[in-house]
Amino acid sequence: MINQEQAVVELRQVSKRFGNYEAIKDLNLSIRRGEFFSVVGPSGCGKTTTLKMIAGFDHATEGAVYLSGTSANHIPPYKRNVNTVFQNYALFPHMTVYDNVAYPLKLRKVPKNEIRSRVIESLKMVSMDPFLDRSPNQLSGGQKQRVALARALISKPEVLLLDEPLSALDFHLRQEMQRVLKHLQREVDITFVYITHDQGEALSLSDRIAVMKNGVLHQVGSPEEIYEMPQTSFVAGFIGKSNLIKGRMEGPTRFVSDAGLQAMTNEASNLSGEPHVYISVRPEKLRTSKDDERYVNRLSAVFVEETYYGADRELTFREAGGTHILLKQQKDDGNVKFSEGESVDLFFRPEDAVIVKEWGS
Ligand SMILES: Nc1ncnc2c1ncn2[C@@H]1O[C@H](COP(=O)(O)OP(=O)(O)OP(=O)(O)O)[C@@H](O)[C@H]1O
Repeated sequence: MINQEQAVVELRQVSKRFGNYEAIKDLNLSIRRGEFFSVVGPSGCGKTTTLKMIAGFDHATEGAVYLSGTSANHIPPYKRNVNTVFQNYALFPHMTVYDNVAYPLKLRKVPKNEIRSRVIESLKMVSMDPFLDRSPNQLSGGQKQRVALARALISKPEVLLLDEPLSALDFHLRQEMQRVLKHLQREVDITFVYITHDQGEALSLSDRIAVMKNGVLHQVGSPEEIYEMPQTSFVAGFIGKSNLIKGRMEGPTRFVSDAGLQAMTNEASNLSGEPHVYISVRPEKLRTSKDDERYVNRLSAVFVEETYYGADRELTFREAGGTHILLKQQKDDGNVKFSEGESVDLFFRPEDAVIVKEWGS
């Protein structure tokens, strides 16, 4: 259960420099108890560095990390109530599954009987109890990751940090493990901080997502908020696909693109004074004819090509400014065929034109 009030992990004005290089810039994050929180962004954006500072393997150059309200800057990793699951499993190869999972409890000198029942309980949670006596090299990648999860959870940490735990797995196994993780997180009610560069994974697993680029936090929000209301052009382009049209605001809801497209946006924007903004329109929000009278925005474009994806198809157009515009249609959505070079009017509603800052494009 997510506790809205209490931050279990908090980063306050955290910066991290490696020599002259600033890997994290003035990062503020507040992660609630019990939530599945993902940090997503392209390679090198600072995801692992953030995780290491929470775990205590690395330290902030400026600012502080708080765990359950207490500054953790001087608390060593082994004294933090935080465990980490890595991409490469990190199981002990010479120990059985049972001994691997029992290891953290043996270190703490927990009585033998209790160890046995807790190991079985942990392995059951990840459906690995039939594999007690196997050694790690007799397990598949997905099975190893399940054992690693059982081992990380057995000492009941407050926070489980997961650093791209599924990235070594193939597509189908990855999907299966996503279901396991989501289910497990609800069952154990432990805060998960999940790092991934896969935006689809972050959208499907998380209660909230932080999107980062070049050490800068661009947005934090629920998957719906991040997808439906991206705040920067980078977020709009990185989370799902988006048509970004550059221009300026000429009033709170009146956008004019550099190529002269005029569009109504229905949100009261605080960017009306900005000389440069984008509107972001998702490909599935565009129509080749007006569905109803709300489709007041018209974008004239030229058809380029169609790409078939099975359940849906993607049509590419080019607008007057030369920007490629993607339009996504469900397979049976009255699919009209266009010929290359044909002029087509595309329509969208004001509420589907989200004003975003140019920042980080
Ligand atoms: N020990 C270090 N010394 C110098 N630079 C470092 C060090 N660790 C990380 N960096 C740099 O800091 C930046 C952020 O690295 P980090 O590993 O946090 O990125 P990431 O988002 O986790 O990337 P990836 O998805 O590729 O793992 C990168 O530019 C990286 O080269």
